[in-house]
Amino acid sequence: MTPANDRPGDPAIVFDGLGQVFHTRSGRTHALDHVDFTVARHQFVAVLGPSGCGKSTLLRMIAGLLQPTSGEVRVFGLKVAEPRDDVGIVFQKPTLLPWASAEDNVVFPLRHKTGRVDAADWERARALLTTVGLGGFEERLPAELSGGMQQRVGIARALFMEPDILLMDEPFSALDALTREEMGFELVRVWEAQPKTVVFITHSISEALLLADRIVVMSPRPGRVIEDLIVPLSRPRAGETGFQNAGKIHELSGHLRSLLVQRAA
Ligand SMILES: Nc1ncnc2c1ncn2[C@@H]1O[C@H](COP(=O)(O)OP(=O)(O)OP(=O)(O)O)[C@@H](O)[C@H]1O
Repeated sequence: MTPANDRPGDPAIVFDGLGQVFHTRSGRTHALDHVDFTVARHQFVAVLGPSGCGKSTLLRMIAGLLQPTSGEVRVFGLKVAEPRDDVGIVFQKPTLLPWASAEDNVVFPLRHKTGRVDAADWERARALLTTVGLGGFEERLPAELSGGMQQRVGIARALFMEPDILLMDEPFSALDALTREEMGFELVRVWEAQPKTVVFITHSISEALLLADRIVVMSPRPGRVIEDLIVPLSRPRAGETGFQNAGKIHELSGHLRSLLVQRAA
């Protein structure tokens, strides 16, 4: 029997009255306040907001790396209490094992979990490295790769475990503009081929509009949802279709910019 939350469109992630207050030696930081929204299964959601509005905090709570001080996050109907195997995460900076090659880094989570990696797994790891533009660099150590290349290894590693939910915290911020755009298209291609729920944190309005089905805009601290926008743009959003979308993209981008500027003022 199909579980109740196993179909596209069913709730994958529910933020229910979520709040986070940090207490430090220098005082109290109210990072998030009453965040309530639901991400549907297989939806690609971008979370957009100014620096310090709690975007990474939100992601860490979905991943089970941090517990909320109020409310809760539910993933596939269950309150998140610890990290889950079906949630993959790509951080802002790559966190690779320095002594392991690119392909060893990609298979590492599987090796760690099951203790074995078979020929088909290696093949899949190499295919993913090729997908992220690292064909030929499989045996390089992280120190022998540029920062952007290391980040791409991190993306391949997260995809390798075929997570149901992929959390990405400004994953392309270290890449140059062109590579960033190419990686965005690759990500959408992978997402279309292997549907998964994606929560993508970004500062960039154009990146959010290029990639996401839906954009959740957050206010400055304490972070609250100030806009929840379904992106009315057809895919693919590059090439000819992208050109046809240009007018709408301009309009939406102006709307999003005004929200961010108003709140910053
Ligand atoms: N572990 C922590 N202890 C204390 N304060 C924290 C901690 N983590 C985050 N904060 C504070 O919570 C607020 C939100 O931080 P967070 O990193 O979630 O913001 P962000 O929107 O991801 O920012 P950026 O876009 O700059 O990465 C910030 O004021 C930050 O200083």
